[in-house]
Amino acid sequence: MSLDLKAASRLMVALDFKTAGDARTLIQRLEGIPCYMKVGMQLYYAAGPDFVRELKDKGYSVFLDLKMHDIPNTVKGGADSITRLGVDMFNVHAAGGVKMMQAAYEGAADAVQEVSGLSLPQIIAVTQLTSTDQATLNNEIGIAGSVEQAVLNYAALAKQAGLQGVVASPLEAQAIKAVCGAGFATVTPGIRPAGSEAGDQSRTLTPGQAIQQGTDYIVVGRPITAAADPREAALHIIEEMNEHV
Ligand SMILES: O=C(O)c1cc(=O)[nH]c(=O)n1[C@@H]1O[C@H](COP(=O)(O)O)[C@@H](O)[C@H]1O
Repeated sequence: MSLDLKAASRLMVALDFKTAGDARTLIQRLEGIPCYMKVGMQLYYAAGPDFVRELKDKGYSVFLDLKMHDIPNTVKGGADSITRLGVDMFNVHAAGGVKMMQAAYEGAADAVQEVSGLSLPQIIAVTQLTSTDQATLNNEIGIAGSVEQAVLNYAALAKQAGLQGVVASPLEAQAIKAVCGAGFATVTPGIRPAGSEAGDQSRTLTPGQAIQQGTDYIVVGRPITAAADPREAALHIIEEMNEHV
């Protein structure tokens, strides 16, 4: 197994666990791998801000994935509180609209102004969830047109609001860069190494394919967290990414 970790900083491991203890066990297994850590709803609602601070104290870059979607004033307050935790990235739903996304930026900026030593986190917008397929988009959610077009519409709104990037599937990464610019970040879940189960994900690519599509970060949960040997699974993914960076 190669220990070349050059692509590791572009791997975000989704810590979707019930308890801080379970997450710590995984983190121990990944010791020495300089990946990003993503804290989502399950772990945050269970372990809260203390666990986020613990990850920062351990030196990890942290993506707090709480997908805020509310009226602008509420999102502004949420963004202020999230920014005070010192996270490196957080997200909101693009479907909340431009004013809501601008409010997220304002909340983060307020926190940075009030607390010395804080830096502005990257704020990104969720476009169409990677579990959504074409039929669900058109027939259930009621948005006409292709999934890619819906993703690009949301990405354009996020850019207009001044956000730094979007969450989308790696299948749309190239088109997002073409529309919003190379510097507009793409964070892509829906990653499935060859032979692994898609589960509830609909729009998927392998880690290598995703990097080839020009994505900035890949988000990987179960292919690592549910693997018999999570460390080996993570190193395999990084090795596959390395071939294309
Ligand atoms: O915002 C996200 O991170 C996200 C957006 C999206 O469209 N799809 C998506 O899967 N995610 C998150 O990415 C992770 C994917 O996990 P796995 O499907 O287990 O690899 C989960 O933590 C999801 O909450």
